[in-house]
Amino acid sequence: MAANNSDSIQEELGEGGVGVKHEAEEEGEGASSSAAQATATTMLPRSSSRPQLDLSGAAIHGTLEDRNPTILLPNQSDDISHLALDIGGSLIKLVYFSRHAELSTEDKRKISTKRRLGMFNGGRRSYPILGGRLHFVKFETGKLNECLDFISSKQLHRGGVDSPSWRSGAQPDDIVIKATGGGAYKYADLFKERLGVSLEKEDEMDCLVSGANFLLKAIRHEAFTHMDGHKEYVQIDQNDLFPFLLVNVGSGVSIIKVDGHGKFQRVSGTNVGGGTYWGLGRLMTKCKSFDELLELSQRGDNSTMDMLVGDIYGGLDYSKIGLSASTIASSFGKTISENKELSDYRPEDISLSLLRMISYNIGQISYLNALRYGLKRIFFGGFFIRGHAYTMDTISFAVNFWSKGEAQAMFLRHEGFLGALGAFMSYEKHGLDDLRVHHLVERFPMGAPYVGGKIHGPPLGDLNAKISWMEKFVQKGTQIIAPVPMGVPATTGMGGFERPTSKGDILRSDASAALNVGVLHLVPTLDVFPLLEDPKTYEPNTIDLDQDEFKYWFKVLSDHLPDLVDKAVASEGGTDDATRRGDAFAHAFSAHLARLMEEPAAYGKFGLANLLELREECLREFQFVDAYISIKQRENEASLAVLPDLLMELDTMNEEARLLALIEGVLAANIFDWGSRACVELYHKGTIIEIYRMSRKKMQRPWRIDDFDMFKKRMLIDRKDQPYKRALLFVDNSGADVVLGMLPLARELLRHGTEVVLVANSLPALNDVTANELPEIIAEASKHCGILRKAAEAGGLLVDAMAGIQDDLKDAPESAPLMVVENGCGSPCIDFRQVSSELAAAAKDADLLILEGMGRALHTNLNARFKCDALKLAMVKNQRLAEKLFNGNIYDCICKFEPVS
Ligand SMILES: Nc1ncnc2c1ncn2[C@@H]1O[C@H](COP(=O)(O)OP(=O)(O)O)[C@@H](O)[C@H]1O
Ligand SMILES: CC(C)(COP(=O)(O)O)[C@@H](O)C(=O)NCCC(=O)O
Ligand SMILES: [Mn+2]
Repeated sequence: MAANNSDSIQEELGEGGVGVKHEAEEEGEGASSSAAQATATTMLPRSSSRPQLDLSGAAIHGTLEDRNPTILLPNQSDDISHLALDIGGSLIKLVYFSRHAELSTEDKRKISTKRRLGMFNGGRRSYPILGGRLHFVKFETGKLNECLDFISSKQLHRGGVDSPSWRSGAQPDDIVIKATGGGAYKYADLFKERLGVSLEKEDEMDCLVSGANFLLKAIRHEAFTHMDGHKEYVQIDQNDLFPFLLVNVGSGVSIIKVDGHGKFQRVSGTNVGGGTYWGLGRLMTKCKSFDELLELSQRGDNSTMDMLVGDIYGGLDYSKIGLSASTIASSFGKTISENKELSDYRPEDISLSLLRMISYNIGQISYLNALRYGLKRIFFGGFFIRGHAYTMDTISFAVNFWSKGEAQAMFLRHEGFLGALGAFMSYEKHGLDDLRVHHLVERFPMGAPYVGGKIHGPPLGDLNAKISWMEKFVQKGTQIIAPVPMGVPATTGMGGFERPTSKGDILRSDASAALNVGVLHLVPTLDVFPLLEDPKTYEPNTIDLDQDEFKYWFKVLSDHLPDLVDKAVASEGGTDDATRRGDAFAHAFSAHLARLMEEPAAYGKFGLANLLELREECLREFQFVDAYISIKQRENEASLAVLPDLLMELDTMNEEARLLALIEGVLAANIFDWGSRACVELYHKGTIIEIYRMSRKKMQRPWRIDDFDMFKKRMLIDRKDQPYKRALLFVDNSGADVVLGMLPLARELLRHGTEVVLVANSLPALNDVTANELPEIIAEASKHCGILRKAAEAGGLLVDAMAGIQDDLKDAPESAPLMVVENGCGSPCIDFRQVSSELAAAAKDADLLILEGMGRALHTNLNARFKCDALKLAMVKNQRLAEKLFNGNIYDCICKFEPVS
């Protein structure tokens, strides 16, 4: 039986606890803000309006074995910015790229580490040249002026407001923008007149296909099925994608057989499409907007309009040919036999009947075409779908029913943007060709999608506008938290719905629906972690966030929010501006949570790791650089003060006892986690040193998972003469966790001659230590420890020893090096499908991984398998998680060793 730490920890620090307040709580937050501001990169003037690449000085970034190395163009100006349009009969879709230089500075630590990892590129600044963001925005074609205003205010036609051509006052006369859809012809003159730009027409079918192919290749959770109200994301195997049928349901419908990249044939189409529903619906119901019409349908009953089989057969099924009484025999057929006028029918019923008629018809025609060419998969796009459950259910039902389950209807999250994305891809140098799933990170900011998602509205240019928008939004009401109730699924399997499924009272506003599509961040420096045993089957999240699980985490995160806002505001000096941003952050994050609560799959397949990262991203969006900065600093200082004593104590022990003490130390110090409610409550009851001591004292083996003996055997007995060559230590929290836990463990490995790479976050997340902060901590620790000092010197971490970077490689190092690399994340968890190229390089020679902490070793990666030995160390600081994963208790410890052989 594993020992239970929880009672004893609570007892120790309970009522009769030490009674000394935790430092951070005593003094309140300091006013220091570490807002490291970006230094502007030098930009070159653009010689022509056509996107051009300056190839001079191009260098391959990465090792020679890389199949797709990043090509660095140090002299390329940063405005290979593109705007592409799809001007349809109903909607204008915009896809635009804003270049975003990552604020990565090449400090000495990085230069030195990269040199050691064999990835130094000649002393030149490493340019994340294609880094940027892809935005998706739409407008009604009837409100073309608003679209032109949007483009103009953001200067998208000139490469964005930050573009050099804009600042140098270059005229847009010869600017050419790629456009598809009929409006590219119809409105060409207007674009010239209003913006001075020419539209270069791209074939619509070409664009639809290349847009769909790109999405299916590059976005992990793009396609999904939707049956009986149930949405499920589909993992598309790249090697088994073609052929498929693409059905784009816009104003009209195009049906395209796609055989490969650029290989397709428009095999059919129908003029009964989205325009038909909206047009007829408008005439028959007097609705003012598409959404109003769709919303009406959610309260409709089509049996008042449609002639059902049962109406004809006196309430009976026509079972001989497989038709239930509720099958629609004739859409709107009932209206012929009744002596009624249009005004006698409920608009709700009319809308539903229409929607059902058109969706079903599209599903059926699509199926027939799939049958014609022997295709099993049908992807549906176009804004008629509008992520609307009933529409998708009806189409899926038709496909499934007529194909007897053989063919499958799938929908795309970027449904209506296929054409615009394709037009974007048609730029000669768009930089997206070689992008792969791991280069793209989709983020869901509040401001941007609201601008983009709203069919019209002013652009939110800056943070202030975004905050004002949030404030207004909050005053205006709670549209986006309005739930969309799902009807009970009830299909008969005999050709009809008993009742329309997935209906609800309220249609989610278009603004929030647009939250289904985030901003795509292109980060070419991200890589798949090379030591993942099987990247294809790897799933970072340990627990599936189903509705129930989500409810729990919704509460945890909501409860934590006020405290987080306090800390964030204090970290920015507690000014009025910070308070305003804090409120906006809280509203924005709550709105995300509410959105996910109503539909956990709204943002793609979303796990706890994504949720925790979303919170950090949301803080960054409102410019909170590091909410826990002062807590981290204080805890680092307190821990560094006691480090020498700890090291001395460890050095008195024999090797075996010391290894146990070190692992215990890591587990005990993992208690310093400002993301855990239970732990934060503990901090009120003692200083960090007191809590650390108590936590250590309570370490009782066997732990809930206890592979220590196996690890010890590997370290001290089996292969003592064959120490690990290189260990990657994924560190977690600042303060005691890293200083008194992981550093001493690193020191032990160094003693064995193992190279140690400390892997830390690129960006702050809660109280996690970042890669930028580590060298200073190590330098401080090195003052008291020769082993650390020599290793840090050998690893190029000590600034004093950095004077001759060139020389330090030549000299035979006295010690195995201690290095620091950033992991590419800004989250308490880690997704090994997307890590920094620096980490990927460091991993090449590693034979031991140590993952520490609840975020990296439990919420994510508990079940991950690697190509080298892995040790997962964490204290479980949440009761529910302990029960769910280990049938255990809060404060249980996990020491999971997974040797490869
Ligand atoms: N806000 C909206 N305004 C108008 N139509 C909308 C809206 N949202 C969804 N739609 C539906 O989307 C259809 C247009 O889809 P889209 O893919 O943009 O095609 P197109 O390129 O023909 O404009 C409309 O006919 C209508 O059925
Ligand atoms: C965010 C965290 C994963 C960080 O834990 P760590 O990785 O630092 O051990 C953890 O604090 C957490 O899951 N917190 C929420 C659960 C709770 O408050 O109980
Ligand atoms: Mn942490």
